[in-house]
Amino acid sequence: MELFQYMEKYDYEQVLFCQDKESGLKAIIVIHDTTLGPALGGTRMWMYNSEEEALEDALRLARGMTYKNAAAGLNLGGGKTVIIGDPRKDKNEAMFRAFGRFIQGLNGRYITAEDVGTTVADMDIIYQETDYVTGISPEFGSSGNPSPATAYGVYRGMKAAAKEAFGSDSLEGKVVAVQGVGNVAYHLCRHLHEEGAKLIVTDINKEAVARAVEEFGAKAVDPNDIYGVECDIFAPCALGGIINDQTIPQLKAKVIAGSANNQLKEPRHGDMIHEMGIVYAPDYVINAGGVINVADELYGYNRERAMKKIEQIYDNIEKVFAIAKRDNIPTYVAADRMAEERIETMRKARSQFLQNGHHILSRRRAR
Ligand SMILES: NC(=O)C1=CN([C@@H]2O[C@H](COP(=O)(O)OP(=O)(O)OC[C@H]3O[C@@H](n4cnc5c(N)ncnc54)[C@H](O)[C@@H]3O)[C@@H](O)[C@H]2O)C=CC1
Ligand SMILES: CC(C)CC(=O)C(=O)O
Repeated sequence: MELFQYMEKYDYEQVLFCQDKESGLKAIIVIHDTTLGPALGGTRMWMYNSEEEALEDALRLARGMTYKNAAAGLNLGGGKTVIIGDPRKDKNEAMFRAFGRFIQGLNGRYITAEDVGTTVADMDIIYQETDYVTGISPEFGSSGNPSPATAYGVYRGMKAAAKEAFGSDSLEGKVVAVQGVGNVAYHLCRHLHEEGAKLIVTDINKEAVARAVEEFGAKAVDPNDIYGVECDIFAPCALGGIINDQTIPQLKAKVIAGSANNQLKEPRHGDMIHEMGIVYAPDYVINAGGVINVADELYGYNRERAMKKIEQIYDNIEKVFAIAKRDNIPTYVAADRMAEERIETMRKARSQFLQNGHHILSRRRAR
């Protein structure tokens, strides 16, 4: 990949490669856009096959956070980190302390949180080195694990998508096929089960599947079979790129609504499902519950306030469908339009010079 060429194409601000030999830290922090505020996005730890693959993931995820935060109405820009390594074997305290110091060095341009492979305990270690971390333990007055909040937002967004596809937002009796029953999807399944939906689940982790079968009466299928099962709604809740040339022809669902980031392998796959009449709830709009929850920590965490904003994911998804209809475009394009419009409006609103206390002039006056 020609990195600068790619950065220019999608207008990335900064890419930081972080290395600490003692702890084994190899991290890539990407700050995509800070027009709306500091970049907030989680840290993913994953066993990438190559550094190129890790960089590509970090770049895509960071840009997704710019759109997610903008569409959710947050005054935050987009960024993300990937740490290269096996989260089950390669973690140590020194690694997250070293990582925290790199974040501190960015002086507030980037704020982190959990993502796949990192936990509240990891965030608590980072917190020992920097304030620029969220999703830390409730003991520190913070919001803790963002997954239940993400799940609730996905549940709300799924109801809005069901209303669009079936004329009613009730999920009672609807068959929902859930790919990956990890942190987010476990809580999503609980909401769906409580409303009377029927669940079909899969995961590469057998224990996760067994828990969903036992607690929610879910039917289990093999990971490769989830795309083609007879269902009303497909909920991708594992990793990205799963809406692609191989999986689209298998789909029987009328709705796609799940938590995974970057569900479309390429934009053209969004066009393909649109042409098939599938109602797609764009990933970064429906899965914003977690970031809305952790972002509330920046004001002094208030769960009630955060949940109120997460409820609105229902309205945000409806807004996307309305733009898609108005402009006769697929929903993924409508979501981008909604986010880009907000960023551009705010860029203009914030264009006048404002003395901010860190400016050279304020220091001169203080002398
Ligand atoms: N945790 C959060 O608050 C948020 C998560 N997301 C996204 O939602 C997705 C899930 O996140 P978490 O639940 O936190 O992660 P997780 O790691 O707890 O769960 C993912 C599950 O997917 C399973 N899985 C992986 N590959 C699979 C495959 N090929 N087939 C079937 N199952 C597979 C894993 O075994 C795991 O149980 C990720 O894409 C993440 O980026 C997005 C926004 C917030
Ligand atoms: C997990 C969230 C707190 C932030 C994030 O990285 C995301 O929404 O993907």
